Amino acid sequence: MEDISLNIHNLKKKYDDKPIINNLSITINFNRKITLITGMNGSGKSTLAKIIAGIILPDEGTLQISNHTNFSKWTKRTTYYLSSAERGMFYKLNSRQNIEYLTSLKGTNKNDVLKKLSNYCEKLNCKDILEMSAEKLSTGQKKKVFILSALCSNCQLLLLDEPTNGLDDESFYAFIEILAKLRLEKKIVLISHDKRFLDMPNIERIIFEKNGEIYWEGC
Ligand SMILES: Nc1ncnc2c1ncn2[C@@H]1O[C@H](COP(=O)(O)OP(=O)(O)OP(=O)(O)O)[C@@H](O)[C@H]1O
Repeated sequence: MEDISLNIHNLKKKYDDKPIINNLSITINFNRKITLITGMNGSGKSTLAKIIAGIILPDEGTLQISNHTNFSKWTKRTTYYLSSAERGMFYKLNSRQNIEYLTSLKGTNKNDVLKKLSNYCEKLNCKDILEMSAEKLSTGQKKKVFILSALCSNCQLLLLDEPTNGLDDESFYAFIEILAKLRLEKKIVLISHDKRFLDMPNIERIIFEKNGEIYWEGC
């Protein structure tokens, strides 16, 4: 695994003249740990994740990944952003076809996806949803389709925004076990209010307060 760090320097973002991220500077040295971003509602966590993923642009500031000169090119190719408000699914296709489509957007080879898919489905106890048409899925089952797409993609950096909303307890702990292994292969940033993540070993925590200011870091 490539040893990289993410350097964010003097980042600023406003919406309608309201500062959301205010001069944020932080370095995330993944070091095979999972980065957990927690904090108040509206403090700017998803905004930061979208900036890292290249979905929105900051007003000011820079983002750099060590050894890569062109951050936006790097992030478009290697970052998978699982949005908390994920809705983009083709309801006439089944779950497997949706997963194949979503991972193809990141250039992941279909055979590589299928190899990983059955293993992750077994762990998340959801083999039965693969051939189900997406319009018949429950909320938690839909969430699993998005989680599976992130897990099966070939992306190096996974930005998982509230990935466990809607998961039952058993699936939550199965997901934690998957992440605990996956952190050795990929860089993982979790954005979550779920306090159960704090019991995970190998977690670095970043807490946001209002206006995107960090008041505590490390765990
Ligand atoms: N497209 C937008 N236009 C205007 N304001 C926005 C937009 N997106 C987010 N905001 C505002 O920016 C602030 C930060 O939103 P963001 O979604 O980053 O917060 P968050 O920390 O992820 O919150 P939560 O914990 O509730 O998910 C909020 O006040 C929100 O209303």
